[in-house]
Amino acid sequence: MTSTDTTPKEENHHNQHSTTKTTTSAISEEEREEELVATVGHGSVGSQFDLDTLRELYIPKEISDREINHEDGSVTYRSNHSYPPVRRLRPSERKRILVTGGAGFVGSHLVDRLMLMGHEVIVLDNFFTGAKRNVQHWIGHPHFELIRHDVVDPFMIEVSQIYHLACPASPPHYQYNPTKTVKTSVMGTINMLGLAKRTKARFLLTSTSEIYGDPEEHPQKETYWGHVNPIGPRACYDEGKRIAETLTYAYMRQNDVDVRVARIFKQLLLLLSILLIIIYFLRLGPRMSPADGRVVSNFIMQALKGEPLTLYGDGQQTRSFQYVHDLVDGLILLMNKNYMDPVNLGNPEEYTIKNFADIIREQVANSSVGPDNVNIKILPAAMDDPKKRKPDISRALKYLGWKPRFAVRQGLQETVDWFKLQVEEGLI
Ligand SMILES: O=C(O)[C@H]1O[C@H](OP(=O)(O)OP(=O)(O)OC[C@H]2O[C@@H](n3ccc(=O)[nH]c3=O)[C@H](O)[C@@H]2O)[C@H](O)[C@@H](O)[C@@H]1O
Repeated sequence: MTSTDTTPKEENHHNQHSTTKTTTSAISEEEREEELVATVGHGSVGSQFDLDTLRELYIPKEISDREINHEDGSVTYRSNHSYPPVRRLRPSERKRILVTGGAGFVGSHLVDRLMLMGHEVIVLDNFFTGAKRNVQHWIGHPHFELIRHDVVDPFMIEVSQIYHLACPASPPHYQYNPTKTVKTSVMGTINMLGLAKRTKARFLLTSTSEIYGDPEEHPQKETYWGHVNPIGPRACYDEGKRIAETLTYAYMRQNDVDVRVARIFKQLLLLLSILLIIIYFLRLGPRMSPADGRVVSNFIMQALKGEPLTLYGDGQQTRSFQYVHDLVDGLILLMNKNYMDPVNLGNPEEYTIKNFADIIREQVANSSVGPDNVNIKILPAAMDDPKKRKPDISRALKYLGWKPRFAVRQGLQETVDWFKLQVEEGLI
């Protein structure tokens, strides 16, 4: 279980020059001895599985659907003749579930779980930051549909649950076309809430820790109203998600829509958003995009390539990282429990970005593919960069019975393993 100490895990060494060396002092013995998590999910909502079952979907023991020819640089894709086994649910138990942004990093892990649970899943994605590869193992399955669609345009379907994830979430992606980001949050959320209203579907909005802005309260509770610069470069996303929350509760009050709101802190793990990555309060995990631009994917890709890690500012800003499987557990619990106020989903284990860089350097150095040592390059701090972020998760614990199970190190190790696989296959 991850610790919930109140102080950031500062590095012990004092070298603050533009290049520093990894030392083992950043990692405590306690962290080294943390037990590895082997199962995910919660029996109360039927989402429990062995981690190995999920891993097989993103770090398969044997790659059977494609063959790389390293001599001529070609790749041969083969069609799958069988699909991962899914639970058999009675028709009365099986739900039709819409996941917008279901080909993205978080969305595709959510789709994996809902499919394994035996539900019917319809994914809407415009593939701006998502990728077909993230869900390719389900294409053709009788319970699965993948639709290229931008949520800015209306969409009609009969479903009983809507997980609304669609929106670019990394600063380079959401700042690339800020007006489109605002439209996605506003029009996309109106369209999906309208659908929920017409079909009486339960609607879950994935909001973000970013609605707290550069917080003056620490850690952040759901009752905190935030500290956002409404005209800064991050406003298109922060204010977009704030209005998405406003719309969600307006539809609840005015139209009786049954709503849920998750405020997600970074995730880690794997996604094939081709190659995208994520974080814990920041999400971490397989299938993060290598081009995601956020700290997890940047640092891992840089370390694997032997390039210096780009540290913005003095590295003393903090973030909290959750593994994507913990996040998916929380989303499914929230959807299926009877709690309508916003809920933070994040890992309260807080790291300075400098300390996080050191952990990644060590994990890549131990991974046998990366170089033994990489340097750190200090760049100017990003504008409006929040100085601290750490979720107060007492509400999630009290109303959902949820808290993160994965230590950051295990999530990061899986993420590094996934990136290695992509590098070995020549995909990034
Ligand atoms: O993943 C998340 O939960 C959040 O990540 C981002 O917010 P932010 O925390 O600023 O994401 P990063 O770009 O990953 O930055 C984290 C910290 O690392 C630093 N950083 C980032 C990238 C890099 O190469 N070097 C570096 O030092 C940034 O300056 C910042 O202090 C997004 O804006 C949110 O949508 C999202 O919810």
